[in-house]
Amino acid sequence: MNALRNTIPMERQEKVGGGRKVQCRSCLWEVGREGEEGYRIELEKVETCVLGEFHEGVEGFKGRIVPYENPSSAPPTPLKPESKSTPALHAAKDIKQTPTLSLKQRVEMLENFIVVQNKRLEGLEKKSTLQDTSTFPAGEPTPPPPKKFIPKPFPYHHILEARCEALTNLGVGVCRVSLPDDYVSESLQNVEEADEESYTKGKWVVFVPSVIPGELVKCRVYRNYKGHSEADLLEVIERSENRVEPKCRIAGECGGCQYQHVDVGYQRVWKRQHVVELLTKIGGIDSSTAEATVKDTVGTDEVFHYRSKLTPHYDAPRDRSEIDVIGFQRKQIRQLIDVPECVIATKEINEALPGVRERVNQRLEMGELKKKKGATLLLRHADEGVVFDHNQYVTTTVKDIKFRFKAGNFFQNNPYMLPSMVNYVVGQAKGGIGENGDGDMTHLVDCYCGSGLFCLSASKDFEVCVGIEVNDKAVEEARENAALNGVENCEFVAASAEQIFYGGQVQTYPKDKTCVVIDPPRKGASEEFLEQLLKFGPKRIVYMSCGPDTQARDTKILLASGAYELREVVPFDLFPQTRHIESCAVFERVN
Ligand SMILES: C[S@@+](CC[C@H](N)C(=O)[O-])C[C@H]1O[C@@H](n2cnc3c(N)ncnc32)[C@H](O)[C@@H]1O
Repeated sequence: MNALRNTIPMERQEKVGGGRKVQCRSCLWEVGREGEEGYRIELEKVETCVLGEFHEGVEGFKGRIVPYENPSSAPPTPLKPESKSTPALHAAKDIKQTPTLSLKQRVEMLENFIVVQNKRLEGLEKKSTLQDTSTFPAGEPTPPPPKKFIPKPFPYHHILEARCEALTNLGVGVCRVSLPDDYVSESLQNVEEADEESYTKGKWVVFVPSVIPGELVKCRVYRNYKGHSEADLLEVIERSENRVEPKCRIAGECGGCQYQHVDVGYQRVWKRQHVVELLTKIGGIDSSTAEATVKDTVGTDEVFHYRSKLTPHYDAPRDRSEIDVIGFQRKQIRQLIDVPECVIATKEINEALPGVRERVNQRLEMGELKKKKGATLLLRHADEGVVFDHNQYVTTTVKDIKFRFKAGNFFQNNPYMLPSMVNYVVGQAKGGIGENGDGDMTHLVDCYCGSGLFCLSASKDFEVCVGIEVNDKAVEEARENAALNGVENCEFVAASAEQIFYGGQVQTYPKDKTCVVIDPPRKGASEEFLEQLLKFGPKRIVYMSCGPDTQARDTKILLASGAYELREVVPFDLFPQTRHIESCAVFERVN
């Protein structure tokens, strides 16, 4: 695209050292840094930025970049800047760290945006309406669609204005748009009855990331399905009052965080809403009951720098002499994005990260890494500092109990949230709820117990406790942790959770005085486990889950038995800035 103009709107500025870093929020193209030797940013205010999410109330800027020839087909090298201090140098630096595919996408995106922006700046673009923004500017080529692209209802890269109505539990915006009348009538002749509603005017759903309910956005379609489309966010036209500037410069691209652009209070409102919706849609609970049962999301003030474990990946180096991308999956595509720092990991982990990255390349140079294999690195922050070896023992204290476990093994990784989560689980397990709580549970069964977090934390409130866990190494740790803390009333069994109900000691527990705590992995409890649990029939069940969807599924089974009622559900914000929810459901036997 030779017509590429040499202006691009830049709308994000950050204080960096003594100067301002100016980069595009969407593609992260860094124009440069003010005050850098030999380079001065030429900034000019623009009213809106077609690239970014922030344009209302935040000033947009355009900076100057050097034009280049036919970038979409060019490999990274021709993009080398002509002189040392041009803005293209900064862009090239970014590009160099990005795999080829991403570069193409980036360049393609830049080209398209620049064309749109130029039209806008020249006053050629008409005022936005669904009709006149729904196609690419006349005469400008759109990139060819991917091979399997379904061309209906929208062509590839069709631009839409859409209002966000809700968020999915994956953190993606649910926007609805109207379909043109003639398209609806044509389509209705061909669609199955079940899909009819999707084609009806105003019902077509477009999923758009990084948007907030209430916002009007401009988005670009990249995939159509039978009943919905998926689109990239181009511009926020009407901005939500809950929108905040992400702390991380790759927040829009990295698949790790979904909600950095959302105020944390509002993130928690939506996390609660997701639990309500899952209990309604999957759990089969009517919505007013679910609304009344699910309490407000509990969180702490540590909404950044809270994660005590980080596991960045790198791909197989193959013939490369350097591994330059070490990070996480990108949003939407199966490709890694480089993550030199992570704002949700603890400061100590961030301090250790550059050294870890350097060490990977040293090992590559020394031939210690297999070139055909990628790998996942470990950074675990505990009392010992940041540890990288999976087999090294680390310790951490939750409330007054000390836990020692292997750095690579499972342990809840938000130390700030853990005390109140543990308090809640132990309190519910022991005491029942509110006025109805009798507080007289004496026996505890901790299923999926890991290295003993809930069991040991509850031990002083119960006469006897037993934990069961399939990972025998974790069971060893749980036993050692009992000894470490002088706990004598806890036993740990290495087996699959349902085994705890097959004969043995638990069958002697008084059912009316027994609480079963469940904390399974994301896939939830097995049917066999739930069957045995129902057969055993403890007075109370406290179900902690990192998969509120599977928890809702299991809730349906427990409630369908008629033996239990759901007393309350509390979402915990164990992972602020991400879509992840930890949810605790408390069940009481009916009779
Ligand atoms: C979400 S973790 C909870 C661990 C512990 N409750 C904690 O908070 O530290 C889930 C645990 O379930 C274990 N697990 C997975 N499948 C299991 C099964 N079928 N039976 C027992 N434990 C299982 C995993 O090894 C893991 O330790």
